[in-house]
Amino acid sequence: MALYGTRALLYQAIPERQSWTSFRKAGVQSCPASMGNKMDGSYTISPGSGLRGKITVAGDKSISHRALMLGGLAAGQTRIEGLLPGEDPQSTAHCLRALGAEVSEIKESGVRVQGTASGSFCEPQQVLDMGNSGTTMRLMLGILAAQPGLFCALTGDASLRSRPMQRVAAPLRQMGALIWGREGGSKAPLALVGQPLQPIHYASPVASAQVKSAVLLAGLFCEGWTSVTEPVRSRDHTERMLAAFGAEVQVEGTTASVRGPVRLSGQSLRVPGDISSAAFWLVAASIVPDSELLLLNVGINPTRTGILDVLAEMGADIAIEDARLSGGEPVADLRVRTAALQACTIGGELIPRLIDEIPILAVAACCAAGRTVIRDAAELRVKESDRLTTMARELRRLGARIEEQPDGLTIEGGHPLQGADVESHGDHRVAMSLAIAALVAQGRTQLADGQCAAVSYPRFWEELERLQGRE
Ligand SMILES: O=C(O)C1=C[C@@H](OP(=O)(O)O)[C@@H](O)[C@H](O)C1
Ligand SMILES: C=C(OP(=O)(O)O)C(=O)O
Repeated sequence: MALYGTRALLYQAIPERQSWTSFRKAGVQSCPASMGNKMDGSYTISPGSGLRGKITVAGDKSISHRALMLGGLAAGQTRIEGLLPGEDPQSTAHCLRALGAEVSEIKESGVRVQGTASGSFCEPQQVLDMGNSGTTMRLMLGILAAQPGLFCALTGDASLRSRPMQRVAAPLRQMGALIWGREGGSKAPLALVGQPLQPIHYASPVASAQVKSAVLLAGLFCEGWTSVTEPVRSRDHTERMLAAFGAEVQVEGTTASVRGPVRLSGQSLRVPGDISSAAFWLVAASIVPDSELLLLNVGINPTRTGILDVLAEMGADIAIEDARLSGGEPVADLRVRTAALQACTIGGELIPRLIDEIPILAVAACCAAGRTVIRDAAELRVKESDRLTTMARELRRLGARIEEQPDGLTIEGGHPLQGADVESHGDHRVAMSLAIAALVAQGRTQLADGQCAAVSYPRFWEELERLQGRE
């Protein structure tokens, strides 16, 4: 059984610089384009020379949401450095303000949250609009369902209103929550009236950090232990951060538990760079000839590093430098250089550790010699878009040989890509993945609706231009 606390996460001393494979083996793990942005959000991308330079990637989106939420629940002030100023965390901040928490303007340099002290949210005067953010809606459902007497209505954009909420509403109802919504209470708009909840031991049918987190956050307001067992362990940022805010958290195998009721206390936190955002540069520098990038302060939490495992297996040249612990999360600088990639198979227990990186891994696979098979990834169908369909359709427009399977993709790599008109389907990760594919396509690519990158990476386009020396 692991008790989560800073001490338990401390690292052994490690060399200054090593490959991802030797870093992992050492056991430390266990703990030039010209782009026009027209007013309609379309971008023109053409291939250029190698990508070179240093990047401080955007703050981790998952950790940013949790820092804001726990700060909003805690007694006293929480100070957060490096918070992602993307649209999704802005949605979380907007909800917390509507509930009575004071959240200062979101700046990477620092955000202050004056918490309400658990259980004293005020009833929001307006429908809570969660924009495009599944994490906001699912985690806030867990918190709100446990606030006795509080009435709330929750909605979001067309993508969020089409995403399944039953996976979170069902366990919360088992705890005694009253939640209503469209399609038999399974889709937003949702309404709820907070209730005193009972703890449960929930066996989740899906490996989902959002489901796990919603139940654990509701458990903060219950009497006794609330636990969630997953088929495969998902990202553990909630467990780590709850421990940092003073909750009693236990982790054993794929079961995470929290003991309520808890009075959280405000903290000072530093959010690491998002490995899901770094993934675009890891693949870009691998496939664009003559590239070398140094990605600074990237989170390498073991529940998130599936992308590094897969790229290492594909033959990528990625070195881990200056691995350290920052604010309860492992971080490192990642140096990546161009390399010849080989196809691989991606599936099974690896999937939750790289779930958001599959669109960009599909791009890497297009440039790798041989057939890459991605399986066990049907969850991608219920993200901001159906990412299996949108990536297969749009990469095919660029000339990729890619077939969609019920739970994945089959990609015959090594065939040259050609510039074409493509679209993001309003999905930030699809937009950024297509932009990277366009860097190795012959001729110009026109990407429609590329501004949605701001959901998770507001400076993505600016960075791409800078790295290609075309500022
Ligand atoms: O908990 C989180 O912060 C997230 C969990 C994942 O979703 P699931 O829980 O649906 O797998 C991931 O895809 C999402 O981008 C962020
Ligand atoms: C799926 C994602 O986020 P969310 O579920 O929070 O909308 C994502 O960022 O890729």
